Amino acid sequence: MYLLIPAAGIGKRMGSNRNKLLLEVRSQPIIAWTLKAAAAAGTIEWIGIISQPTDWPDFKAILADLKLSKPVELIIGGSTRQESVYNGLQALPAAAEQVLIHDGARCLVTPDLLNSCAQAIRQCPGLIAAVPVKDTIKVVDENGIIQSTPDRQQLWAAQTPQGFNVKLLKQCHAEGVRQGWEVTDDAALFEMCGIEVQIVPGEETNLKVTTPQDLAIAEFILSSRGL
Ligand SMILES: Nc1ccn([C@@H]2O[C@H](COP(=O)(O)OP(=O)(O)OP(=O)(O)O)[C@@H](O)[C@H]2O)c(=O)n1
Ligand SMILES: C[C@](O)(CO)[C@H](O)COP(=O)(O)O
Repeated sequence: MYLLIPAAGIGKRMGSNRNKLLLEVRSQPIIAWTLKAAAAAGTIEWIGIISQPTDWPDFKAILADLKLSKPVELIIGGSTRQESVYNGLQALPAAAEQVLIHDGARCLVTPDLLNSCAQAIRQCPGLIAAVPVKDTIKVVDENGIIQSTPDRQQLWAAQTPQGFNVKLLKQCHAEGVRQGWEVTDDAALFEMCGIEVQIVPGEETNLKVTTPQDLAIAEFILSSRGL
């Protein structure tokens, strides 16, 4: 299975003056934890790290330390996650029929979840890891007034990995460019193109490290795993 890791962000919500994936938890860069999980997932045979060239010296040093046994390519990221994934798709090996896309910021992903998504994507055109929502969710207007309360039974929090048929995802991304669609995950492009996306059970610990508070949570979870 081919894995694309979007890692080209700037971490605005982290308040960091550098790519948040270079920040350390449990004495290792966030991206290193993500890469270690990918390395330990037996189904992953190739890794593409979508990243800003300004970060490449740091990423190359991390890769040198990790000594991964799988091929790793650095791919130039874009100004949005959507653009970064678009670039990543163009750089996939020609042999890639399916792809997993996993946020570099989701450094607590387990190899088991990567493997289960890699196996499941062989049975469907698109899938995402997701967990049921625990809070009651409100739809709120621009004045902060609640407009509706969706049925919680139908609400899931999307995570990554997200998996796709490569040919279809390339078509959906191209349509997104043509239509000017702006999405925050790749599954949305499938949905907008009318292609079914399957939910795969995610993990409550599969946190996207986004704000400074998330660093402490990631530290705790890694520590609880004895890492
Ligand atoms: N232009 C971008 C923006 C984001 N990402 C990646 O997409 C993942 C999810 O994005 P997010 O958590 O929002 O990261 P940032 O965009 O860096 O955070 P912020 O929105 O706070 O700036 C991250 O691994 C990030 O590196 C990317 O590859 N290219
Ligand atoms: C892809 C994602 O992780 C699914 O929850 C999320 O949409 C990424 O959003 P971000 O704003 O790019 O972090």
